[in-house]
Amino acid sequence: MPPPIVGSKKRIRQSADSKPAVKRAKTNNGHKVTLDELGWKEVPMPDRLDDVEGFYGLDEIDGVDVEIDGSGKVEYKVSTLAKGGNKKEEEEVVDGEDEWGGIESDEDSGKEVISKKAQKAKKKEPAKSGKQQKKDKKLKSEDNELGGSFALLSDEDEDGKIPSCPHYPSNQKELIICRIVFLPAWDSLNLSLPTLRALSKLSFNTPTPIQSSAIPEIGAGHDLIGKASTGSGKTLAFGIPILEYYLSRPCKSSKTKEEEEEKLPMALILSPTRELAHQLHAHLKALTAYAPDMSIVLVTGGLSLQKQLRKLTERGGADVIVATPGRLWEVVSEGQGWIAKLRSGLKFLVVDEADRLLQEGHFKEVEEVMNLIGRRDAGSEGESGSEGDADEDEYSKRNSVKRKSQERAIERQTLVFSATFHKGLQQKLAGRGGKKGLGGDLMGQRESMEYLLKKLKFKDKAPKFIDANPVGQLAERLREGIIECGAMEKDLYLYYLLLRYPSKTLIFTNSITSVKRLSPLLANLSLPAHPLHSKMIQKARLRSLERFSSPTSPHSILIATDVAARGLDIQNVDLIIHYHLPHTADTYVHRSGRTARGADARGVSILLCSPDEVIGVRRLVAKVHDPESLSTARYAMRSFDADRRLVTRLKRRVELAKKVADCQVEKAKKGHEDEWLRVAAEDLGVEYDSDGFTGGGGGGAAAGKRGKGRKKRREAAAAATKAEVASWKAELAGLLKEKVNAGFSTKYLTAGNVNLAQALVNSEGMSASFLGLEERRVVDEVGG
Ligand SMILES: Nc1ncnc2c1ncn2[C@@H]1O[C@H](COP(=O)(O)OP(=O)(O)OP(=O)(O)O)[C@@H](O)[C@H]1O
Repeated sequence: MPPPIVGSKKRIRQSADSKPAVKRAKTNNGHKVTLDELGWKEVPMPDRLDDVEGFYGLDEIDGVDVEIDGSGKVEYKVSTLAKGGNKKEEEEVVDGEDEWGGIESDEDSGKEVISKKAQKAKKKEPAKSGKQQKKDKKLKSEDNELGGSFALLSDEDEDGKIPSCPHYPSNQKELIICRIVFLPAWDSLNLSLPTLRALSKLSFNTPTPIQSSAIPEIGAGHDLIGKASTGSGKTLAFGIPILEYYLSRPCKSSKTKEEEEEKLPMALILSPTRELAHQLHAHLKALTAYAPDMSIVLVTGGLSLQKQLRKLTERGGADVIVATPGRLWEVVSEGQGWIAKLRSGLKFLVVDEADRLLQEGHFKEVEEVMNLIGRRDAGSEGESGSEGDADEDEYSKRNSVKRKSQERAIERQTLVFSATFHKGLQQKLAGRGGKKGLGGDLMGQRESMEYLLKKLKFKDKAPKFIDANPVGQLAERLREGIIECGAMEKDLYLYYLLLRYPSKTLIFTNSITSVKRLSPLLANLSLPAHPLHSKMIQKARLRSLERFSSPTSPHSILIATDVAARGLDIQNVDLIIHYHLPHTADTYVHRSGRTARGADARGVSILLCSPDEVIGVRRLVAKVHDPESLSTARYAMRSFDADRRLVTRLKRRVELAKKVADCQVEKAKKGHEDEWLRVAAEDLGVEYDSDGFTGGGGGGAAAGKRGKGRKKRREAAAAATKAEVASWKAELAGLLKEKVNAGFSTKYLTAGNVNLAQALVNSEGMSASFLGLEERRVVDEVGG
């Protein structure tokens, strides 16, 4: 007879909340006993466990502490009353202590204590063998590594050995405990142990809505289009089914040598930017921490191609490839049978940030990659072009993959995810171009489906469409504001915001030129900002991101083009500043989505709006915020009235910093600028070479004037003498040493944090000048 399963169906509570329960249990004058001496009670079985192999019952016990000392020795401590059933403890449970107390560090004794509710597991046999008792004692705490949830779990299999197979196939006991005790919210998704362990380690106790909806559909083999707001966990919505599929395959140890040679990539994940690809890679690595044999390889530009090719073949080959389309194209162009491998092996093709990947410059590369890998439908050989065939033949000869893979006849699922689906996309791909500015609407469900069905080679006639946030794409706890200012005042207002509301801030501009200009400007104002744009070398890009993301720099600033708008998941970003009005509504959504990510996170997005951007801003408000939903008082974009007295006091600082920065930039350019701008404009698509964005159809003349102004400034900067620059620097240094009185007796701009979200909600003072309308009216006028 198989050994019985032990566990409990009670809900758990995180250890942070559990101190009182643990403390009380410890003061119960408990005494140490063996497991069999405890007063176990049988628990009626839920129906859902009927079909679990080897499982036939649960017992539970209250009023027991488990203590584990440093050497892993386990002791059970029980109050006298708890032995054989404990009425008093049960009453306490009813009074609100009905959840597990988790593991607490017992500071006095140096031991870990699992509270009474944690230890409810026991074998059903009346007496245990010595071996079994020994095994029970081996239950060890993984508190340090796994955040406390897996105290009852061990790495041993039923024979007390560490399983050689990373999939832990025989460890049903742990699996059941994981599912119903530690991560009950994930239970219905039927996940395997390594996945659950990773989720616990990440403290992801509950699936997000897109995860709950998408995982079963993907697991059932469907193609899927998933739309959910920024920061809502889309990566794991496809990452978990990929891991589950991997785990469902036979263990490596059971494969023959010949089969191991054949390892083919089972999933290809396409990302529009290198940074996002790096992040996806890291995210999936964390998810697959308990499937250590799973090889996930990053294939992005900016890093050594040879090194990446080597990684693709290390450890018997890649299981998952996370790639940007351009570098993937380079890889498949290298020969070495990659076309055949992808074509034969891929079970999943994931298109992350789909609307961006299928947009503009990217689509050609994606389309080429898709044509190459073709589609292998069940039972067929898939499509083949002449190039691919030649490649496949060569590869097949070497590894006899073709024959085997045909036998396997893998049916590939296509999974498409984004927070937005953009209407202008269709026009662009049809070769008609799109309007500049906010010409691109966000697509509805039907349009998105029609479009994607045309462009992607889905397996299913009707892929599943899941829209986890049908009302909006923006995170629920995002607060949005607009500051109206003159085009030439943007630097001033930017400085005001950064100084007044010190926080982790991401500034978006529409041009590389602006990133290059604003970085020294802010540095001169003692606010060093890390730059990020697509013309930086990859290492510098990653370094900027790393420094900005560092938890030890809570007020760090990143100044970036839209290369950082998509997908980047940086913890604790508080504030997004749109220095320029974004070109499209979906870019606004994605930029703003770099804050307020995750379940409880909050964040603020502020758009600096110059008079020539007003039309564009009005369009944006109408597109991003459904007028219907605004009538239900949902917070939308609000005119934010900066304290203009303070702004005025900061003016001289910004003037000086600008002059010095202009000289620095001019010096750095050394006459190469024209060529550089031409190349950048050609290469970058959205990253225009314009210092000021002309948004929404207005501003042509204004932009022209600014162009002249800029030219003058540059000429003046080029002509500035060393002595002049030195005197500006000295004056600025003096001003920066002074505190700026905020107009209240105790508040100084250089001191501490002010709650920007609250300031936005309370925004008062001077009314909006040229936007000239309350938020409701803006929407009524444009969208109504
Ligand atoms: N179930 C979960 N519980 C708690 N946090 C989660 C969960 N799933 C994912 N997260 C975290 O939420 C954050 C956002 O996840 P992710 O990057 O996948 O969002 P996204 O929907 O892809 O966002 P975007 O549209 O901006 O790319 C990440 O830090 C991730 O680790």
